Order: sequence, then structure tokens, then C-alpha cells
Amino acid sequence: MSVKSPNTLVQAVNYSFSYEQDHPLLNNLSLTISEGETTILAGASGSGKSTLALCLNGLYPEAVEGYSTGELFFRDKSVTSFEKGELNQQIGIVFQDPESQFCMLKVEDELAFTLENIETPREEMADLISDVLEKIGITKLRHRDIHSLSGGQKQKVALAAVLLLKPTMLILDEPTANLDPQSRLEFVELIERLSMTTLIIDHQLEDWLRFTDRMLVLSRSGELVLEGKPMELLRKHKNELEAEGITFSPVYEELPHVDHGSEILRVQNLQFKRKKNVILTNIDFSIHEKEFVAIVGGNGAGKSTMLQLLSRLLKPTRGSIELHGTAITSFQELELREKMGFVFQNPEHQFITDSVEEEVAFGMEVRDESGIGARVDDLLQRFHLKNHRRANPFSLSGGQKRRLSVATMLHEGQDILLFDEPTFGQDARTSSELLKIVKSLQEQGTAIVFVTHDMDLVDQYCDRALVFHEQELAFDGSPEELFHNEALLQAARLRKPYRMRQALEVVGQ
Ligand SMILES: Nc1ncnc2c1ncn2[C@@H]1O[C@H](COP(=O)(O)OP(=O)(O)OP(=O)(O)O)[C@@H](O)[C@H]1O
Ligand SMILES: Nc1ncnc2c1ncn2[C@@H]1O[C@H](COP(=O)(O)OP(=O)(O)OP(=O)(O)O)[C@@H](O)[C@H]1O
Repeated sequence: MSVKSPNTLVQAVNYSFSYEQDHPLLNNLSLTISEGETTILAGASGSGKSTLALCLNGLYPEAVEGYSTGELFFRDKSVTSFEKGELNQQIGIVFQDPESQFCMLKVEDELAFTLENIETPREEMADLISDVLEKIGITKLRHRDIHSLSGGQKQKVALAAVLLLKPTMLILDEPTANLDPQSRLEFVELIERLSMTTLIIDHQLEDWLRFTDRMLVLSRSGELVLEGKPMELLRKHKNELEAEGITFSPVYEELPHVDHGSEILRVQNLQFKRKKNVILTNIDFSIHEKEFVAIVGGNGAGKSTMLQLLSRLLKPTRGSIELHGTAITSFQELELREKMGFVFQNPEHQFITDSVEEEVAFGMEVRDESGIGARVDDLLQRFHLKNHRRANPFSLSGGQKRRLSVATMLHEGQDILLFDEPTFGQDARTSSELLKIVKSLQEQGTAIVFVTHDMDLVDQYCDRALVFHEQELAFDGSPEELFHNEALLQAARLRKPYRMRQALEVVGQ
């Protein structure tokens, strides 16, 4: 347990929190965070990291009618004795999904709104906004519509809004999960430059380690099981960290090679416009049986749009998409869904029942399958959702929601599975377990197509990568070939995978 010092900013003393009485999620935590420190809060998906962040800034337990025991202090004062909104200002949180934080349409208005909330005199606002935009390097975005910004730009605006509150401490809750590889790196570098007291929650640790002072590890039962300097923890406690789903770099596994079959899906001369804006154009490619294909590219390149077109949620302005030689527009809805599974970017858009187990059973019932009970049990077990079977899908953690949305989509005999960021929000262990399940479907005959920002995943699992850039399909080839194309990686805001970056470091480049 860390000991309180004059620099202590946050202190937890035997702190427990539960959403349901007598089922503590955070379990008897005693910890400190000192002024100026950069700390990583790590733990398996569902271990309570986001919950702890919300307890620290005083939003919980009130906002969710949770139960807490023990004490949480900010600068020696119990978090419960702060005025409403006061702690919120001291501890600024940037969430995974900045959209949920915005109230206004334009960047400048959003920032002015933040200042209004803390009663900043109107005449001071313009300068404060200029300063924060410059600090973050987004002066050019001042007059833009927020909805027209890329994921990375939105994340920086969210950070600007938080910084205007002049917080003493920042909490970043998976702030880079939606960012393309280069935007992610730029965001990490920006946080390093800000040099504030920061608590980082992220499943991808590698980029943060260079300037992280400490790491706190939450176990699956919500206890603080390890704390210390990250590299020291790795040296001394590698196995314990792995048991909690934490790795500092991607773990490569031996994977069987799967030969492709015949063509199943063909996209020809496709164009898609929104109003007058061309989002995608001149798109031609085919997908074959048992292929494992990644769709990659910078924020806003049109990757999700492409998946929505493939799954018929959007209609091309021009060109065609055929499944087994028949236009997808000719299929009955149920028939198309039998052949094609689709997991959205926001899993909650997909949930339609009140419990995790009903959600998994739903598709099977619609298809009138047999042995549903046993299959539901098996899927819940494999996706680590067994203990949450009666929970409302909307109450799950980010990572759990994503696993549930994947579980609901899997059934045998599908020709093609489309995923938008399948491993988003997963710790290393659940991520690799999830991919093994997907890989086994590929071996049984399903083609897998997924959108991702994770180059290690592309490197390890994919046979082929499609790069979208400037409205077009800029590359269609093997990941190996892509990762040697420096100019394209740069232009499409991608990066080499960890394996290749490591190799470069070893030879001193
Ligand atoms: N409002 C809520 N009501 C009931 N249970 C909740 C609520 N919010 C979260 N939980 C449960 O609390 C647990 C921890 O969730 P939390 O979001 O804190 O985890 P996390 O460690 O941040 O996970 P991830 O890495 O997947 O984002 C989960 O099992 C989740 O189902
Ligand atoms: N509902 C919408 N209305 C207007 N424009 C949209 C809408 N959805 C997407 N766009 C625009 O279409 C373009 C492609 O968006 P898309 O979400 O497909 O990109 P992406 O490559 O998946 O990005 P990211 O990596 O950030 O998820 C972007 O310029 C985006 O702003």
C-alpha cells in the first residue's frame, strides 16, 4: 500500500464500491496518487477501472445510486464533502467517446459553454479559448462544426474543454481507443507535453510507458493487487500481470494457415455520397471464402461506411455489391442476416432485450434453432459473461458490451462476418480469446472482414489489408507488403506493428 506524503493528491482508504448492495466491485482499495505523477490504472475488462474514475471525481456513487464504504480524499478533504460540480472541475475526465461530452454544435461554442459553466467573465473567454487551442495545436479547428471533425480532432476538443476548467488532475479513460494509429501517438505525445498529474486507463500500454511513473493493477475481484514502477512490475510480476489480462506489448501466437476458397462477395465500381460529398468512390474488391481481411485507414477515411454498405445498412450511390453473384439488394432481410453477421461500432445500438442471456438467445430463437440453452451457456462462458447473464446489457462495461455484441452475431454456417473494431476495449487476454473464436469460424468456412486501428492485430491475424484513403481504396494486398510501404503508412495515418518497430529499434534505426 502506498503511504501518504505531502504531495498526495488523491487517497483511498479501505474504499469499496458496489452497484448492488453486498456485491462490491471495488474491494477495500487503499492507494495514493501524488501531485505531478503519471499513473496507469490497469486491469481486466470489467474490473472496475471506469467506475473508480467516476468515484474519484465525485460523480459516483450519487449518479448511479451505488454504495460505498471507506474513504476517498482529494487534497485531504473527503470527496463527499465537495460542493456539487466542484470536484468535477478539479479532476477532469476525458472519456473514450468524446461525443457524449459535447453539448454544442461548434468547437468555439462548446469551449465557451464550458467557460460559462464556471462563470468566467465573457470578456476573458476569447483569450482563454485561443490559449487552450494553441496549447493543444488545434487553433485551425476553432470555427468548425464538431460533427465534421475526425475522431482524433474530437478527442482533442474534449481535452481542450477539460483543460479550460484548469483541473489539478486529468483522468483519461481509454481516450485513444477510437483514434487511428498516428492520431493515437500524437495524443499520447500531447499528454506527455502537458506534464500534468494524470491517471491513464488504457488496454494498450506500450506508448504510455515511456513517461509513466507508476502503475496500479486492479484484479478481477476489484482489489488493488499490484502497484509500482511499470517496468519493475513487468520484471517481477509478469505472470500475475498476464493473469489479469495485462501485457505491455502484443503477444504473438502460432496460428494455423487457412487456404481461401472461391469468391463470395464482390464490390464493383462503388460510389457513396452523403448529400453532395463523395465519401467513397471507385471501389472494387472481392472477398473469398475463409479470408481474414482488415479494413484500415485514418479517422474519417470511410471504413465504417464501407462496412455499412457491405451489410446493406447504407445503399451505394453508384455501383454494386453481390453476394454469391446476386445483388445484396435482392435478398430478403432474414436470408441476408443468415449469410452475413455484422457487429456495429457502438454495440449498444444493437441491443434489443433486457438481459445478457436473452440477448445471446434472441438470434437463435428467431432462426428456430435447437439446443439453445446449452449454446447460450457455452457462449457466455467463452466470452466471460457468465456472471453477468441476468444483467441488463446497457449496464455492462465497455469491453463487456463489445463481447456481448460479438457473441450475439456468431452462428454456424455464416458466409461472412463483418466487424467494426472487434477487440475495442478488450484487455490483452480477452482480446486474444475473442480472436481465437473468430479464427475458428474462419477455419470452418466463414470469411472475416473487420475494421481496426490495431496494426498488431492486422499483422498477426490478417491475410489481406484494404487501405482506405482520400475516398478511394488505396491499397489491397498483404499486411507485410503494406507495412513496408512507408509512404502509404504515412499518408493513411497508419503505423508499423509493434513487431517491426521493435526490430527497427534493435538495429538502431
Ligand atoms: N451503471 C451500472 N449498473 C450496474 N452495473 C454496472 C454499471 N456500470 C458498470 N457496471 C458493472 O461494473 C463492472 C465494472 O465496470 P467498469 O466499466 O468500471 O469496468 P472497466 O474495468 O472500466 O471495464 P472495461 O475495460 O471493459 O471498460 C462491470 O461488470 C459492469 O457490468
Ligand atoms: N451520419 C453522417 N452524416 C454526415 N457525414 C458522415 C456521417 N457518418 C460519417 N460521415 C462522414 O463520412 C466520412 C467517413 O466516415 P466513417 O465513419 O466511415 O470513417 P471511418 O474511417 O470509419 O472513421 P473512424 O476511424 O474515425 O471511425 C467522414 O468524413 C465522416 O465525417
